[in-house]
Amino acid sequence: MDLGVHDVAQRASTGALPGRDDVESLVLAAHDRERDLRDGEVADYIPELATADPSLFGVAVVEVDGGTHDAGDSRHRFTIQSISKAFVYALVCAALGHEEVLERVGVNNTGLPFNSVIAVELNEGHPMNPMVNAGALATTALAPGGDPETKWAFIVDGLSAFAGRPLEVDGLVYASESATNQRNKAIARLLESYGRIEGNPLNVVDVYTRQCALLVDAHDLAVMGATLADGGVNPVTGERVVPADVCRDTLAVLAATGLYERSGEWLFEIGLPGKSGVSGGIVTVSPGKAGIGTFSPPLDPAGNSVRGQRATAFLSRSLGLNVFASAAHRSAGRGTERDQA
Ligand SMILES: NC(=O)CC[C@H](N)C(=O)O
Repeated sequence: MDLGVHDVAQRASTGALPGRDDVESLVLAAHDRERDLRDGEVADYIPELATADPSLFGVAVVEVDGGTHDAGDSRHRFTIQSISKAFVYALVCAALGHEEVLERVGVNNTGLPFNSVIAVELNEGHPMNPMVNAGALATTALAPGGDPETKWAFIVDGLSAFAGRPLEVDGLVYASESATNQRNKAIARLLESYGRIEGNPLNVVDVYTRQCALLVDAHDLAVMGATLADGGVNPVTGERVVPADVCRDTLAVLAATGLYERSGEWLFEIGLPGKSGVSGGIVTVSPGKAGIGTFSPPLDPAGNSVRGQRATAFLSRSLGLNVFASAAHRSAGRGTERDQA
């Protein structure tokens, strides 16, 4: 996909963000540039999502020192959907540890769509990574607790701590997806057949469907991303949500798999870990610097928000966030023309 940033100079990535006023005006510019774009399709395989207004568009940046910047509909609430996978993964890693989650869920890209059944078959029942539905179901199944309500409390409390406010379920979206999620039930049953999921698979699908229906806005996503950027401490509430090594592991998995089969293009153009969801949200993490949240319902064919990708690409370049840009800059001894933003 053309991310529309050929004309935007890549600012070299240094230790710090530009000054607050510069960040503020670049967040407003990111919104302005993409506001009138009409590409992409609103998801409709979950019937209730099809009612989303395609013109909604919000952008937010939260810095690790707590500075916040908002543009457009950054306070419009939508269901978090697959973005929940990133934060549930972090919580489960914190509870179970690096080795167990690596072995049971995996970290490699499938190269296939997020709800692929064949990916499970091709890998002898291994869910492959926590950002596709198979791996997310396996991860939710690993949440501490012997019954679904204990697992749910662990997830909703943990995601609320990431957001810095109590999150609630959108009952309509939950009901709509519960009535139409036969495919996720099939994936959970398939994992069960390979001995890859603990407990009743349909209970796991239900908890997963609830976690996907939690309501957030783009600003919340930026706070949640900033918590991962800040080594696990929510920069707004000051609460430690997960340990720093869990953030390291989560960001590595996001870099490899966060935008499904388009993760390579995303990393190539944007150079940051990110995670998308089918309702139109994207969270992006600039380690040590900031979280970025975007919301715009129209999606590309892989299920990633079109305007969200473009706005994030603009911010990555203009703010100097691409984690690979500093190495290129230093080894050249001096910046190339494009580096000197
Ligand atoms: N990519 C997504 O956001 C998918 C989430 C959705 N709840 C599903 O399981 O299909």
